[in-house]
Amino acid sequence: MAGWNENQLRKYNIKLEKIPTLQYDDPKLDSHLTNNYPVLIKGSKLVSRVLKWDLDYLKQHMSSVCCNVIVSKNHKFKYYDPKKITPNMTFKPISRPSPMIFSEFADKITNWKKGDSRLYLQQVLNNTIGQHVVRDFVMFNWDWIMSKQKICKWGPLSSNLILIAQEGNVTPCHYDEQQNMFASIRGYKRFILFPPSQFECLYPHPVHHPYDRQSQVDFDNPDFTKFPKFKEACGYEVIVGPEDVLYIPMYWFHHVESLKHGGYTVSINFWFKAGSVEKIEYPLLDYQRMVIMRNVEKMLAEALHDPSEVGNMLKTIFLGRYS
Ligand SMILES: C[C@@H](CC(=O)O)C(=O)C(=O)O
Ligand SMILES: [Zn+2]
Repeated sequence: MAGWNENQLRKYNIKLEKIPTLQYDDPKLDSHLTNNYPVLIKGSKLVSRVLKWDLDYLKQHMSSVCCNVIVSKNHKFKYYDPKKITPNMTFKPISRPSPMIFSEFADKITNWKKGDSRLYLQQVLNNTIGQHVVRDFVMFNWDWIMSKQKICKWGPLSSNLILIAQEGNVTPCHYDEQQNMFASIRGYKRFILFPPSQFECLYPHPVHHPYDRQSQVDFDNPDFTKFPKFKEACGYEVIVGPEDVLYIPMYWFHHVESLKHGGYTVSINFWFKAGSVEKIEYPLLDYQRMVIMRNVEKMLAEALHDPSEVGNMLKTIFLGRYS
């Protein structure tokens, strides 16, 4: 009996396929990872030694630690890069950072009432979070995950984020430029992933926009006039439960929700830098085409010294010549 049911999932009108599930020692696993294909991995015991990381335990061992908490007026926590907000830009995000000490965060979500702002703790695991949590951190199954890092020739581990979400919280559709092994400790999260080849259906914001890497499409109320190809998007769905590990390949779009009525969720991600590509092979891989498009946008914004001119120049290049 799974610890969740279908009516805990938010309703979207998106075609959905399933993501394969494999045991951590299945010989087929490595080919999924090395081919940048998502897979749900069971039995790795990657974070089994920290299943005790619930609010009470963490309150006990990091109550006065100041954590990065995001506050949102609705259920969506759309990430933005504050460094990309320019003075003459009117940018009014729905969610914003509101650092607070852990005990305050724990109390707020414990006493949360409908209508209150929602909270999402997203804290980089480093040695500022107290020696207990650091001591637990060393008990992750590092041998296993480092063996995968080696087989896949990923770059170094760049960071672990501890994520504590209220039930129903959503991280809207976006992509990251790093490989991600995402581990669940408590509760259930639903992922909807889209391959880089569906870039045209998901309309990410321009690279120089604060919402860089985030899809412009509001899954709760898609604007099919502005984003007509979203109708063709086909997602890959998976529910990640305690001790599961989901491999999210870099440049794959993902929408993530903590199941409704499922209580708060605790997760840890393992972000690895992309490995160096020895030799570019043709035809290009879909994620490599995204990297090229990002570089074109960056180069044009740089050369024109005005990101708002990038669209016009691309239109001039394209219309009547490549169309
Ligand atoms: C923050 C996380 C999504 C979530 O768990 O809400 C994510 O996007 C990632 O690990 O790349
Ligand atoms: Zn992400």
